[in-house]
Amino acid sequence: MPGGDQELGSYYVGVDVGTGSVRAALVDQRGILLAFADQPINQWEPQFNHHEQSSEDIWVACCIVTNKVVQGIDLNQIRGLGFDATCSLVVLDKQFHPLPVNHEGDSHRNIIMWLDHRAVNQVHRINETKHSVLQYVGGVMSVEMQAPKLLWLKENLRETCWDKAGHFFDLPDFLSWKATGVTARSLCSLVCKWTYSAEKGWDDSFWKMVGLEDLVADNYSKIGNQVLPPGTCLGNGLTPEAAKDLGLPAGIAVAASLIDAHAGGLGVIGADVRGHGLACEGQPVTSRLAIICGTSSCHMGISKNPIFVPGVWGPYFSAMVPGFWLNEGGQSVTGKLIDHMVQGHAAFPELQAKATARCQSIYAYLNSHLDLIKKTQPVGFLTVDLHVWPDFHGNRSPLADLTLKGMVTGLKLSQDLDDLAILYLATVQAIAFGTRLIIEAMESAGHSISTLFLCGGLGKNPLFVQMHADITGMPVVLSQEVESVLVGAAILGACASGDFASVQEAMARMSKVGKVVFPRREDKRVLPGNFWELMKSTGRVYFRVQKWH
Ligand SMILES: Nc1ncnc2c1ncn2[C@@H]1O[C@H](COP(=O)(O)OP(=O)(O)O)[C@@H](O)[C@H]1O
Ligand SMILES: O=C(CO)[C@H](O)[C@H](O)COP(=O)(O)O
Repeated sequence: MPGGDQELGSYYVGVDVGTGSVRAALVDQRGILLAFADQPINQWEPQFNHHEQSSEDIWVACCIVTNKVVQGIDLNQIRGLGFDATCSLVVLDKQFHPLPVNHEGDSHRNIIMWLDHRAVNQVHRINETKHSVLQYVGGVMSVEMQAPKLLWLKENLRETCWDKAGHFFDLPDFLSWKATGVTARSLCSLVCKWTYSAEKGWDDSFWKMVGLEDLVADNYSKIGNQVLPPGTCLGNGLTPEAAKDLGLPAGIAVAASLIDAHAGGLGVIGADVRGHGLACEGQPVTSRLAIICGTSSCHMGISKNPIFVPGVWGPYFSAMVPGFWLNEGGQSVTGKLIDHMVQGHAAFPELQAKATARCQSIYAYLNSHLDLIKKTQPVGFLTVDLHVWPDFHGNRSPLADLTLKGMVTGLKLSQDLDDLAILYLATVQAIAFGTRLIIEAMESAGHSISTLFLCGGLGKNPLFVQMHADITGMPVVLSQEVESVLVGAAILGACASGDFASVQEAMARMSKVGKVVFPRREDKRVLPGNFWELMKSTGRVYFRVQKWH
């Protein structure tokens, strides 16, 4: 059990594979990051809505970052390794070699990424079945889940991919297999993205009904017939071959992994909040919502009993915190949308030049520019006439409509840096309103949320965090460690090592409150908060913009 000087010398390595980069950290038993490294990863978009990656590239990036974070330390102190990753689909043949997921036959590109929307037709047919498993994904399966992608491969790449495939992995499970040689899947991946039930296992009738009966015929060996709770120690630990690649000792404990958003949830949701004046103090952990904001945003709320929220994924049993049900709301593009809006604007080169001259990130520059142009007004005042509808890549939650598109109203002919800054602000606000809609949907179904715990790359943006507080009216807790997703991955490694008795115990010990951002009530007057009103009518979604004085 932890405690005392000797245990403080025990370290865990967490590896987080996001959409744009791989990160690793060396973490101690208090959840403090002692070393951090990151490495960008390749993405291909061979045609619109097709997004691909390479499992070999990703493994190489994992090796680069792990080797870096353990430089100069006594390797005997490393007790465990945990992986988390995006829920992308990795395809390998029967000998575990990559298979192409594209018409070009490029087997290096063997991953259909989570944000790939190629399987629109397939997901539509799956949803038409109205099969009972759909109740556990918010009522509507997302094109970002694995069943429609598998069906697409079967229908479009039968000879080059489907017939040759031996293993379809969720990316987090691919990584734990690569490290240990164990093909067991994490309960997290299978429950959240593959329709597996923690209580009932696979439902043969679903796979038969959607035309993927061949997966049932061989007892699910290609998609997983051994399922383990996240944090379970796999096989004999790290294999000698993987140990050499990663620069870590052979035989250390390697955990069954988590999807990245879920690792972020573990990294933040269990923190001791005493003394911060938060409504969730002394309340059940179910009053907390973890929001993991990177390329996308994921809204992770837990409950003791299953809660069915239309348009919000889940309820998933034990998929994040053991023994709790999870609902997962989401916005498919948030960081990616902000980058898209800013980088596509005519004033972007000027922004880049000015930010570089000041040695600032473009977002730090934009935030200070907004402070300049707002003068004495609250910043929300700047977007009274400019509105963004943020569903540029469809709406994941709560509308669960992949056909929705983005929109901007209130554009003028000018395209200077002020316009760029205001468009950026309106985009951030629109994303925060999306979060509010998700929270409202969760609360009307039975959740009772008082406090947000935010992490991910967008947690580094003070404007993004403040807008989430102002627009939801809830305090936002930021962790002591900015890289909280990596703390979540390290928690897995710590559990696998046996140093903590449970995930809950590791969460309580390793996640810590850093800063709390409270909503600014005085800005409410000028936020476009009450401008937005969603109306669902005859199956189509409209929105109304209302002035509120
Ligand atoms: N220093 C920063 N300031 C503001 N925004 C940032 C900063 N760093 C990253 N971001 C935002 O975070 C997003 C990436 O977050 P990250 O968690 O790294 O993504 P992923 O896990 O999907 O790879 C970017 O799209 C960018 O908008
Ligand atoms: O679907 C998800 C979690 O269930 C995530 O959105 C997906 O994994 C991408 O994550 P990120 O934005 O951190 O790259």
